Amino acid sequence: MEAPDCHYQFRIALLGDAAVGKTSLLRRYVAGAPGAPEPKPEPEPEWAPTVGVEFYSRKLQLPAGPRVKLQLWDTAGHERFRCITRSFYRNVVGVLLVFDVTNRKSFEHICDWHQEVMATQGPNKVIFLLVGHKSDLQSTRVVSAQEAEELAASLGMAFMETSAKKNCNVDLAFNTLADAIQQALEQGDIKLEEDWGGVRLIHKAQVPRSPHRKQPPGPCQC
Ligand SMILES: Nc1nc2c(ncn2[C@@H]2O[C@H](COP(=O)(O)OP(=O)(O)OP(=O)(O)O)[C@@H](O)[C@H]2O)c(=O)[nH]1
Repeated sequence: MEAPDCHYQFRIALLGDAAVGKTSLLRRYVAGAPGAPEPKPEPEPEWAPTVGVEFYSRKLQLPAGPRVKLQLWDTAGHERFRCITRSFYRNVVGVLLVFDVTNRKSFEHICDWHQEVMATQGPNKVIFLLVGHKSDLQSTRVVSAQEAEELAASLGMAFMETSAKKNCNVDLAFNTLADAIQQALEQGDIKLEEDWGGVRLIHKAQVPRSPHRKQPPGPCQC
């Protein structure tokens, strides 16, 4: 659906191992949009793995000025869907690389996920954010914020911890990534291309600009 009140559309994908919480994070973010229906209290949901790729969207007013539509792609973490999900990487401008702070393997696989995207990347830059999810599970945590921060720094991206369960840092994670994409666009590191769906110009009116903001802190702020 077009969004004539938005200046740009940014395509963002969530990648990471199966069951790290990508769908839950995304649904929490979309449910938190202004005007979205109040979520009903629900019993703990059964885990239903994503099949292939599912699509969501949310509009966002960036502090830097423009209003953007985020087209959000929730990808299946399971290996058997990899040939489907891989075909989507080339057309994204932003990626949330998600691991579960209670699952070391999911953290160790982050470099593989990053490599997957880099291997299929076109001429345009992709902006990444490393996300340590399920930060509510402090007693069973096996990955520290410090080692995740070190990994993020070595891969040239920011790091943040989130919890869909406690609604902690969920908006902040998506908004930080969208902000970073906007900055890269403004600085010319990302360019609009006819044959690339990562960023689309929707509304040609003058796009507002404003000074840049500081990088957010990594650990959970809740
Ligand atoms: N404690 C806790 N559990 C969570 C959180 N987010 C998700 N979960 C649980 O983790 C399990 C997997 O969540 P999903 O969102 O389906 O995971 P996914 O990464 O989308 O899985 P795939 O679709 O298979 O790739 C479910 O049982 C969720 O209830 C969280 O913030 N805290």
